[in-house]
Amino acid sequence: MATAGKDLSHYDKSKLPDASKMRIGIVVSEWNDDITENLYKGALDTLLDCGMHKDAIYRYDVPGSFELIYGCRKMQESTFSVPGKRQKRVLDAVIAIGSVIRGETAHFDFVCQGVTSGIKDLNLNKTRIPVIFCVLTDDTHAQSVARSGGIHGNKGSEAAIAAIKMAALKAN
Ligand SMILES: Nc1c(NC[C@H](O)[C@H](O)[C@H](O)CO)[nH]c(=O)[nH]c1=O
Ligand SMILES: CC(=O)[C@@H](O)COP(=O)(O)O
Repeated sequence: MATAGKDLSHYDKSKLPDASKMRIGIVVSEWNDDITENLYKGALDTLLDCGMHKDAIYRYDVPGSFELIYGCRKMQESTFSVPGKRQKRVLDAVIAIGSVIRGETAHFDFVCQGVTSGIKDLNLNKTRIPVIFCVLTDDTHAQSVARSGGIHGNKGSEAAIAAIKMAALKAN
């Protein structure tokens, strides 16, 4: 099923792992920030709705989607303070948020391929911290709007659910 016909924002909290003690990082690209800020809001609202503590959700900003690779690796390799705990701890999952929209040249293809490959590699490194791919790769701005809180829901919410599930898998 393509995105069309699927609500990216739909989830059933009763079927999710307990997220109340999870720590999740979100790296947000500044390119197309009208889209990426909506994706971030969707992810943040969903994580909070699923019981996460707001102080256990951490954010980095990067210039563009290609820099998501570096920003997510920095998240994987960093420790963060945790509510109610004295020692800092690593994250349970990272979400990479970006919006790539096709222009006149082949640059779209190289950015999309590069960030996809880079994030794939981050899921294979020694940190063993999952990185969720929340990067829209659209032909038009209208497609991006539809997937960041529009008629197809919010991919940020979908990514938050994936992060919770993968964080639980990491803990097993
Ligand atoms: N055209 C888009 C870009 N391009 C910028 C690259 O991501 C990168 O920041 C630059 O090449 C410097 O390394 N980035 C997006 O996220 N979205 C685009 O549509
Ligand atoms: C995804 C891109 O890099 C693209 O938006 C840049 O536009 P252009 O190909 O017209 O330079």
